[in-house]
Amino acid sequence: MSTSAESSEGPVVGIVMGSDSDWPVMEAAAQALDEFEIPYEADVVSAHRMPREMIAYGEEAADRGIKVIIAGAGGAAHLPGMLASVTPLPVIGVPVPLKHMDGMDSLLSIVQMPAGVPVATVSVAGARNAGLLAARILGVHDEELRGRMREFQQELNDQASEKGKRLRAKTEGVAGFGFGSGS
Ligand SMILES: Nc1c(C(=O)O)ncn1[C@@H]1O[C@H](COP(=O)(O)O)[C@@H](O)[C@H]1O
Repeated sequence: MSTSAESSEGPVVGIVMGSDSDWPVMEAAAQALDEFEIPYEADVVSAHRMPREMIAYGEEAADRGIKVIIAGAGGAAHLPGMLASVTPLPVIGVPVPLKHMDGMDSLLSIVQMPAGVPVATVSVAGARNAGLLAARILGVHDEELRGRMREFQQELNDQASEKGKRLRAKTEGVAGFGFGSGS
């Protein structure tokens, strides 16, 4: 398993996926965690192709110090739900779009969990949000991390305000609310 190079602490987030072909989507979760300096591990764990290893991963993750699992899969995406069934940890599911489908298949496979086995599901290919949600979950018990999340939210706000300014400049004469015009 690979671990974030930036931290000497053990991984606290497990990023797993059904295949290495999911990585181009899933690496956005890793990038978000890097931005918050959260150590993670990343690997392929397929419910369909490696059922025993998948169960072992899910059963052992909490005892190894993992606090949140991000699981991405495409098509018949059973991995996030099966992991959620064997771990007490929060599982965030990422639907991965495949070449011949738009990802609705994996979205529905992941989101339609039976009562009692929750998977927090992000949008199709929404791996960045999965990483950010993991950061928020970890921030519940980490004031410093919560502070960094607030800064991140302020940056988002600044960027959105800039977008408003740019749009108002382009549409001169059209009425706007003027959010962000004071800064
Ligand atoms: N959905 C699953 C599971 C699973 O849920 O256990 N294992 C692999 N897969 C998905 O199969 C797709 C094609 O995989 P390959 O590219 O290896 O053929 C990937 O998107 C993977 O997540």
